[in-house]
Amino acid sequence: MIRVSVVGAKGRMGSHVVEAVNGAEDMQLAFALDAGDDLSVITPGNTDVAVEFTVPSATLDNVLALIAQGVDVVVGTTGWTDERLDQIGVALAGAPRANQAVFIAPNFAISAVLADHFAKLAAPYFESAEVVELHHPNKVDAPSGTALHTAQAIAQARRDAGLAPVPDNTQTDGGSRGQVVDGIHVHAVRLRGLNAHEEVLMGNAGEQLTIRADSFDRISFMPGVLLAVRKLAEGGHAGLTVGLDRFLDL
Ligand SMILES: NC(=O)C1=CN([C@@H]2O[C@H](COP(=O)(O)OP(=O)(O)OC[C@H]3O[C@@H](n4cnc5c(N)ncnc54)[C@H](O)[C@@H]3O)[C@@H](O)[C@H]2O)C=CC1
Ligand SMILES: O=C(O)C1=N[C@H](C(=O)O)C[C@H](O)C1
Repeated sequence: MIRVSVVGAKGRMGSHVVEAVNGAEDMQLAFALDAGDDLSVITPGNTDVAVEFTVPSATLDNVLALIAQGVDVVVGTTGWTDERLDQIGVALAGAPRANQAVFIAPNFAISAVLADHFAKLAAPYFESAEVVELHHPNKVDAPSGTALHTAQAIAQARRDAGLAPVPDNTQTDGGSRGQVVDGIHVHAVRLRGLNAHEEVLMGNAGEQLTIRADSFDRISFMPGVLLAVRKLAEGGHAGLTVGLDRFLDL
């Protein structure tokens, strides 16, 4: 049995993870902790993998604490910059257990992971590209971690292909053109009734490609979370891994 502890267990995602772990035949819930609880109870003696779904302002400290306690971590929380990822790399290099692993995924839904992959494939063939993410209004961060990841991937694919910057003759902008991430405009919509959605728009003269992923329910993230837990528990993924595509045969 894989012993799993959940951090952020009372949240929208964490509570689904607790349910998914309890429903998995090869897993057993160790601790279900939330804000104010003492994370130091989570140790390799009781936990094989900790799953962290909290808030962007707390996740770095939580993951660093879990690494220092010798525990492997699957992270779904957003807010990861290159600098923060570097801190995880440094902490893992000095971790107490050999081959310790941290896995971070901007999105665990297969639809979103494939949308991101298709966007990377398509990016070199289009002059224009923009990303629109649409979420429930309780979300605290904008743009979404997934949209940031997608925009960065598109930008990298365009650079690799030697494309010029996206065409844009905007002369005045009060903010309507969105956040520019690595040269790619990213727009965030917050609307009651939505859950998690992303649209990648790409255009050439006379044509458009739209790639869209919709997570209508948080259960869509659970197979990806359980896959990541199993991958870390089986070993062979020491260090920091980012993105569920790394565990899929894409
Ligand atoms: N990677 C993915 O596939 C997905 C990622 N997310 C991300 O996961 C994160 C959580 O999202 P939700 O569950 O919707 O948020 P939420 O606000 O419903 O839940 C967060 C939980 O973390 C707890 N918390 C806050 N600070 C804490 C701390 N220091 N230690 C332990 N627990 C703490 C809160 O009390 C709350 O129960 C967000 O960053 C969101 O963007 C959400 C959906 C899918
Ligand atoms: O807060 C959410 O809900 C989600 N957060 C993640 C993100 O910011 O990309 C993943 C998904 O979009 C749902």
